[in-house]
Parts: sequence; C-alpha cells; structure tokens
Amino acid sequence: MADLFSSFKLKDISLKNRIAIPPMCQYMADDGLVNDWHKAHYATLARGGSGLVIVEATAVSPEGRITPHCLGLWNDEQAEQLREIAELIKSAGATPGIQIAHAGRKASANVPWEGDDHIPEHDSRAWQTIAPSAIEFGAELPRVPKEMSIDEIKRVQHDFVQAARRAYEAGFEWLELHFAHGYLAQSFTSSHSNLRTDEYGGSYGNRARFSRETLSAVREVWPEILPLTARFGVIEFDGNDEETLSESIQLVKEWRQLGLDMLSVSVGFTIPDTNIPWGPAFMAPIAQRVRNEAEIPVSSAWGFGTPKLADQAVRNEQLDLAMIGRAHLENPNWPYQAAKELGKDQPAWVLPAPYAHWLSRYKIPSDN
Ligand SMILES: Cc1cc2c(cc1C)N(C[C@H](O)[C@H](O)[C@H](O)COP(=O)(O)O)c1[nH]c(=O)[nH]c(=O)c1N2
Ligand SMILES: NC(=O)C1=CN(Cc2ccccc2)CCC1
Repeated sequence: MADLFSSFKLKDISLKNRIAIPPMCQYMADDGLVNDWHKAHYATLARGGSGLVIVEATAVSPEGRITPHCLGLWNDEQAEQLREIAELIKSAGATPGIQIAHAGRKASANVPWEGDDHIPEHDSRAWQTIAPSAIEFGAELPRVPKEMSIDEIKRVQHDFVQAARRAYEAGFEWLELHFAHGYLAQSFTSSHSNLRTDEYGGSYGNRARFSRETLSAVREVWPEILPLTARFGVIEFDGNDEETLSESIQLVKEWRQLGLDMLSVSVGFTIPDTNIPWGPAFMAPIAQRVRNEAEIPVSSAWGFGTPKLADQAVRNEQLDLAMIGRAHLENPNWPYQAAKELGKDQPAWVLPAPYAHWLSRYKIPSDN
C-alpha cells in the first residue's frame, strides 16, 4: 500500500513522493514575464522536498490572464524565461510542472491584496473579457463578458496548443490544463455560465466540447511519454451536486479516452453563491469517487496540509498525489515536517544535502 513518501510513476515520469505543490498564482509578473520573485519562490518550494512542483496558472493569451500580473506563455520570450524556472525545479530534485490557463469572464481583475475585483471598465489597465455567453460571474466580478464567436473559440484553443508546445520546449515535464475554478473551460461546461445555442452549448456534450477539443489538440503536441493532466471542478456545491458529479465523471472518462493521464479534482467555483463544505481534506471522498468510477489517477487539494491527513488519503487510495498548497507558503520545507511527523527514517534527507547533513547529525540534546 502506498503512503505519502512512496514514489509514483505516470508515463515516463517518476515522482520521488506523493507530495505535489499545486499551482498558486503569485501575481508578481509584468507582461507575463518571470522575474526574481518567481525564481526565488519556485527554487525555495522545490528544495522543500516535494516530488512535483506545478507552476501557477500561466495565461495562454494576454486577455486570458486573471490579473495584469499573471505569468504568460503566449510568446517565445516568456517561454525562454520559464526555462530557468523549470531548471530550478528540476535541479532541486522535483519534477517541473506547469498549468496553462484562460481566465475567461474572471479576467481583468485586481490582484487579491488590491481588491480581487474587476478593474473598472474605464481604467486603462482593464481589458474586454470573453466567455461562452454574455453572462457575468457577479459579486466582485460584475463585468459582462463578450460572447465568443466560433473563430474566437478556435483562436483560444490554438493558444492553448501553442502554450503547450512552448511549455515542452521550455523543459516542463508535466502539463496541467486549467479546466477548473470558474475560468474559461469550466464556464463552457457549466449551464450556469454557458447559454449558447450552437454546438458549444445546450446539452452537456455540447458544453463539454470546448474542453474535449482543447484536450485532444494539446495531446497531439504534448509528448505521449509525459503526463498530460487537467484540473477540473467536478462539483459546484450549488444544490445540484449528484447530477453535476455524475456528468463530470462521464466527461472524465471521455477525457481519459482522449489521452488524459491524471485528473486534479477540484471545485467549479462557477457562481458566487454556493455552499462549499470547507474543512480539512473535504474533497477526499469526492476525489476517491472520481478515481474509482473514472478509473484514472487523481490528485486533489483543499486542506490536506496536515501530514496525517495527506498520508491517510494516499493510504486509503482516495488520492494518488496530495496537493499541499497554502501549507507550503507557511513552510516551504513542509515535506521535512511531514517526514518527521510520520516517523520516516532519516527525515532530514527529504531536503537537499547542504541542509540534510546538518539536520540529521550534531543533535544538541535540548533539540526536540
Ligand atoms: C495564493 C493562491 C494562488 C492560487 C491558488 C490558491 C492560493 C492560496 N489556487 C488553488 C490552490 O492550487 C489549491 O487548490 C488551494 O489553495 C487549496 O489547497 P490548500 O488547502 O491551500 O493546500 C490555484 N489553483 C489553480 O488551479 N491554479 C492557480 O494558479 C491557483 N492559484
Ligand atoms: N488561478 C486559480 O485557480 C486561483 C484559485 N484560487 C483558489 C480559490 C478559488 C476560489 C475560491 C477560493 C480560492 C484563488 C487564486 C487563483
């Protein structure tokens, strides 16, 4: 039976443990470009000992950014700079992953610590958002998006393909399509946000067309031997959960047939007024159901930051990878803390040798 510190093989990639750092937007870029913040951030996280580090949602086009300060992969200069991030992660002993994204109707927003709301329409920093239908998210994101034409749908799908190609050329070995959290792909799938009457709307099959076509197109350019994954909100907690979950599982089965290697199970966040049962590891049973019914490896996040919880979810075969987000912002060496708490032998050696050597010897008796 696997535990949190078991290795994990997916296609030709072997992760040294089941700890993954999920994508976490830093909102520190200008013009989508990497800077010293990202270099220090990702090097530090990767040295903490997790097996997989997934770089934050990286926009496939300028209008696909959540905020003006999101990373981008819509040009070669951005790809060149991201190469250094992939190398920093890999040289620290983790597998470099990246999430590519389009924010849809949630785009053109202020960074969270400056409002987390839509930039006012007249503000020169704002841009026109696009979505399946001209329906706003609401709450702090009230701007009505422009309904995408078929040509625009094709252009954005092509942007995803180009970004995937650039990610591979930049040295990333794990790709995650951002199909979750109320952003563009999720908003096509949900009937809350997609009222189209053409082949991209109406039935669930039609609403899922955008994601199916995008996945298939990316699969053609992303090497077969490297994991192609997606993050998807399988449930909305909007009172319609059983129907949403069974539709989602059916869709995941189709994606698996189209070449999806793993699913990161998340929440839809398509509309503001939902009843999310926040709590420690609250997604574990849902992830387990997707894993069993869609017969695909799964990761999940949301409150697994306690080592025992993460370890149990892997031992109980609810997850194949535990995604540990905010706990890594609190303590980049979280895997070391987990190794100690879970009684692993030589816990310090989840860290690089310059740290591990001293932490595993020369114990001062008062040390705990
Ligand atoms: C600062 C920050 C930034 C992001 C996130 C979260 C936070 C805190 N999250 C969600 C994140 O990956 C994770 O699912 C949640 O944080 C829940 O896991 P934890 O409870 O934090 O371990 C997130 N999710 C995603 O799919 N792409 C992203 O770029 C981001 N960005
Ligand atoms: N790019 C992403 O997927 C982000 C997800 N977040 C998690 C989150 C979503 C919704 C509600 C709370 C937290 C916040 C930051 C950006």
